[in-house]
Amino acid sequence: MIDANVLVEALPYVKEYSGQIVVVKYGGNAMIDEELKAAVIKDVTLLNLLGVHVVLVHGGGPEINEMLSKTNKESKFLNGLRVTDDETMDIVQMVLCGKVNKNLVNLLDKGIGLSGVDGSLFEASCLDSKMVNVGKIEKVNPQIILDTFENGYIPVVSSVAKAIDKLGIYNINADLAASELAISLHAKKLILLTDVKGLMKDPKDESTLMERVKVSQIPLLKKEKVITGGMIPKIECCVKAVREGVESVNIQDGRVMHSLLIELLSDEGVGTLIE
Ligand SMILES: Nc1ncnc2c1ncn2[C@@H]1O[C@H](COP(=O)(O)OP(=O)(O)O)[C@@H](O)[C@H]1O
Ligand SMILES: CC(=O)N[C@@H](CCC(=O)OP(=O)(O)O)C(=O)O
Repeated sequence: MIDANVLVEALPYVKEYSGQIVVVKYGGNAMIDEELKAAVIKDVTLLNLLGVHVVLVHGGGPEINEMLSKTNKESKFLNGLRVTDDETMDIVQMVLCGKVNKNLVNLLDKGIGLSGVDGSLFEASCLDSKMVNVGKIEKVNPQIILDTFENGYIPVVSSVAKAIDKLGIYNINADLAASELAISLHAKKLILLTDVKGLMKDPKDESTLMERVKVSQIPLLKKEKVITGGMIPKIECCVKAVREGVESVNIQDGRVMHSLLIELLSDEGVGTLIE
């Protein structure tokens, strides 16, 4: 029997989010389980039907690692970002813009796949001379996303960018791409779906989840090495999004069934709210 209270509880949230933009970053590690992936797709479809403009920015780190190992190449990371030589860049582009993007689009009825290169969505320059094919987003041209909303589509975006300081394409961390997109679209909310409960004081102990974290607390958490690895770019992009006007930024567990609906349409908060 359906609990009607769930629907009644959702009503004010539907009113709040209908017509608003929500950017969801769907991390590669949270994408591995097919049943969970199907639940995320259902959530996005339902939100779209309720009039919420959802953009799905996907990762694909584990799939890139897998393809690199098939070609006997090692995966190397510096501060959570992939060291991307020319051969790795080819694989990043093939995996992100090809396999991962199209597999997600295929699961949606009204999905449209875009890479950061399409419509010059992301323009980037080199992040660092030691990180040759890793880009820093200099400009976002969000018109292509607004056009897809206009036509009722759900944009599914892969995190590569058009190079503006050379010929070619840059590899962009998907958290950073999602955050820049949320800022440029004046999104109401940015949600980062990952494979942990949220930001934890001790990453090995879920009971140490920090439900709310202020931007001013972050430097100390970094200094104390509470934040490491893939969490570094994730937190950096949250801080930037909060500072640049995204109303609400959340890191939450993509392994929990329907965590998007719970966060957006219920009184229950999940994960870590960065404020
Ligand atoms: N303080 C922390 N709290 C939670 N996770 C952390 C923390 N510090 C580092 N991490 C690591 O960050 C990872 C999430 O980043 P990442 O693997 O890049 O995820 P995604 O693929 O979703 O972008 C977690 O799996 C965890 O190993
Ligand atoms: C520069 C950089 O690190 N790019 C990432 C892009 C994919 C990504 O961010 O995927 P996840 O969200 O699954 O980690 C990479 O090559 O792995």
